Amino acid sequence: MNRAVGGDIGAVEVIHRVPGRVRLRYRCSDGPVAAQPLQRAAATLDGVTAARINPKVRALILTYDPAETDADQLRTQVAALLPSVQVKGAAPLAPPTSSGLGSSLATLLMTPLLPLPLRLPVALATAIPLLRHAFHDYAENGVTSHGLEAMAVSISLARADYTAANTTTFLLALGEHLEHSVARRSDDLLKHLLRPACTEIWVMRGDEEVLIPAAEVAVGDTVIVGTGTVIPVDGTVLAGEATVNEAAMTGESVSVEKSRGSLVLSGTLVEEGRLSIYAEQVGRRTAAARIADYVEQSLVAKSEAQLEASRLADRLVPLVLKLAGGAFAVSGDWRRAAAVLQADYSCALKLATPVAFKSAMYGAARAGILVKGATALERLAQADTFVFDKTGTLTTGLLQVTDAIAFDPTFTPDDLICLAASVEEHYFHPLAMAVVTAARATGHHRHFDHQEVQFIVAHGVASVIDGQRIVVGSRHFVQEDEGIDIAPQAELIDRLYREGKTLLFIGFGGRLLGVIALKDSLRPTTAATLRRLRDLGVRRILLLTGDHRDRAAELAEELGLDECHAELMPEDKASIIETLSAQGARIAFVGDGINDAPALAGAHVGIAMMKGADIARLTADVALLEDDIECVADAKAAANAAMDLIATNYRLTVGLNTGILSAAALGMLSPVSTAILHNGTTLGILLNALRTRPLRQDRHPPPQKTIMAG
Ligand SMILES: Nc1ncnc2c1ncn2[C@@H]1O[C@H](COP(=O)(O)OP(=O)(O)OP(=O)(O)O)[C@@H](O)[C@H]1O
Ligand SMILES: [Zn+2]
Repeated sequence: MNRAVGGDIGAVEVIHRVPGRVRLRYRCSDGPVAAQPLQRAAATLDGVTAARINPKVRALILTYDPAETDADQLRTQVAALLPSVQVKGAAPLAPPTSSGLGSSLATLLMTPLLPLPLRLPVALATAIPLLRHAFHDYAENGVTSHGLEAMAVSISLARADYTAANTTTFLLALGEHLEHSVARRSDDLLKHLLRPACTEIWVMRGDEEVLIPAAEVAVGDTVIVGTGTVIPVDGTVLAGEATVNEAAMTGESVSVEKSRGSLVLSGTLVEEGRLSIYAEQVGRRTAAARIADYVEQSLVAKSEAQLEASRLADRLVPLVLKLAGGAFAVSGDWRRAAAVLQADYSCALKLATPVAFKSAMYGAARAGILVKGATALERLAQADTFVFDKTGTLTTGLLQVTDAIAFDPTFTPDDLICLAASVEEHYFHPLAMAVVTAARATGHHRHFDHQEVQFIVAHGVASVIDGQRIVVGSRHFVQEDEGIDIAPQAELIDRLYREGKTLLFIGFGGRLLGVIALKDSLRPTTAATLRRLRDLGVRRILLLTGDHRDRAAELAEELGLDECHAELMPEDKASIIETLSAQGARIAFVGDGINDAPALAGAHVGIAMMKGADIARLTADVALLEDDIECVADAKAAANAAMDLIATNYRLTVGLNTGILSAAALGMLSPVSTAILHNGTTLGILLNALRTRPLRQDRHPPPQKTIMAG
C-alpha cells in the first residue's frame, strides 16, 4: 500500500482541487491533531502561498503555486506532517500491528519460563497498547468492549495471573491482525480493479480529431469530450458548452455549466454537451489517486448491518459490566469478575460483520463484480425485483447493420451509412458504434464534413452538412421532435420492425433520407441468468427500453418477462423505478447507457454492465468487470450468501457468548478458559466470515498472494 515515509497517506484526502488550490481533510487516527501548528507547518511547505485550517471539519485549505507543487504532492507532505503535530501525550489509537501480534505471542509462550520478578513487567509491557487504546476509547466513547477487555487484563495482572492476561492480549491481537489483513487484501484488490477504464481519448491533431491511447495525451493537447464521458484531464475549456457533474470531485451532485474559459477537472462527468479542453494536468497519477480516495471512502462507509451489529454490541457492554459486578458481589471472587469481562459480545459482533462484507466483496471482485461498499451488497441481497435495460444489457449491444435504404436516388446504401457514421463517430452509443463499424466495412471511408455535432440523449444526433440539418436517431426524434414525415415509407418501416430489427432514421434537410436497420442479438446467457435470478428469490423481472415497442414486446415474450415498457426517455425509466419503489419493490436496475443513469441512481441498487458508459459505471452501486450478464446472477448469489453468513454469525455470536458468560458468572470457567473459549469462538466466527465461496470460477487472479484460505 501507499505509505509515505513518516506518515500514513490515507490519513489525508483531497476533498476538492483546482489548479493552485486544494482542500484536504485529515484524519486523527493517531490521536488529536493540534490545528494551529499544522496550519503553520503547512504554510512552510514548498510552493504553498497560504494555508488556512478549519479544525471543526478537519479541513486544510492550501493555496499554492502550480509551477512548484501539486495537490498530490501536498497531500503526501501533509500526511507526513501529521505525526509531528499530534497533541502531546496522546497515545496512538492505531490497532495492534503484526509486531504486536508477534510480541504478544512471544510473551504468552515465554512468560512461564521467565524468573518471577520479570513476569509482571513483561506482561504489562505487552498489554500496554491495549490498555492505552482502551483508555482513549473510554475518554471518547465511555465504556466499550475495549474497556471490558482492558479491565479483564488488568484484573488478571493484579491477581498475578499472567497466563490469563497474556492469553487475552494475544488473542485480541490475533483477531485484529486477521481483520486488518483481510481488509487490506480486499481494499488493494478493489483499488486495482477500479483503475480508470478510459483507455482512449479524442484529441486534436492539426485540424483533425484523432483517437489516441490515454497514456499519450500530453499537457497542451486539445482534448475533445462528449456527452456521457468522464473528462480525462484537468484543464480549461477552449470551446463548446456542456453541463458537467462534479460529484466525483466535490461530492456535491449538482450540474455545472461549462463554457469557454471554465476550469474542468478530471474525473468529472459530461452530462450533456461537448467540450474542447486545453489539457493542463494529465496522466494516471491524479486519476488513480482520486479513484483510490473514492474507493477508500466507499469502503469505510458503514452499512446498515454493520451499524446494527455495532449498536447491539455497545448496548450489551453495560450488561456484561453489571453481570461481572453482580458475579463479584455474590461470590466475592475477582476471578469470576475477570472471567465474565473476558467474554463480551462486541468482538465477534463488531468484527465478523465487516469481515464478512469485505470478504464477500473480495470474492465478488475476483469473479468480475465490483461491489462499491457494504451497503451495495446489503441492498443487492434485499432486491426482489430486477429491472433490465435492453441494448447492451439483455442483448450484446453489438448490433449488425442489416439494411440501409436511401429514399433519395443520389444516395447509395453505402453513402447513407457513411453519412450517418460521419456524425455518429464521436459517440459510444451501441447504435453509433454499429453504424461506424458498418461504414468502415464499406471500404469507402467517405467522410461528410459537418459542423459541430449535438447529441440528444435517448433521441440521437444532429448536425449541419452543406447548410442543411441532418438528424440521425429514433423514430420519435425524427418524426415528432423534428417534424419529418415518415408516412410515405410506413409499409417498409413496419416490415422491418416485424423482422425484429431496430431502426435508425436519417433526416436531411427536413425530409426522411433513409433508414438503417440493425439486428441486435440476445446474449447467449441471458435466459439462463434470468432463470437463476428467479431461483435466487427474485419475484419480478421487467424490461425498460428506449427502443421501439414491437422489438421490446418480442423480447419480453421470448424471455418470459413479467412486464415491459418501451420508447422510454431516461427520466421515464427513473419514474417507473420510483413508482415501483413506492409500491414497496426493492429494485435492482441493470443497465449500461447514459440513458440509464437516472434509473441506476434511483433504484435500490444499480448495476452497470462492463461496456457501459462511464456515467453508468460511476453511478452504479455495482459495476461488472466482465461483459457477461451472468455476473448479475453471480452478484445476487454472492450478496445473498454474504447476508446469510452474517445472520448465521450473528446468531452464533449471541448464542455462544451467552453460554460462556453464564458459565463464567456461575464460576464454572476460569479467566483463562473463558478467554480461550471466548476468543476461540470469536476467531472461529471470524474465519467463518472469511469464507469466500467461489461464485463460479476464479477468473481474476488477485494481484497479491492470498493471505489465507477460507
Ligand atoms: N447516438 C445515437 N444515434 C442514433 N440514434 C440514437 C442514438 N442514441 C439514441 N438514439 C435513438 O434513441 C433511442 C433511445 O435511445 P436509448 O439510448 O435511450 O435506448 P436504446 O439504446 O435504444 O435502448 P436501451 O434503453 O434498451 O438501452 C434509440 O433506440 C435510438 O433510436
Ligand atoms: Zn423527444
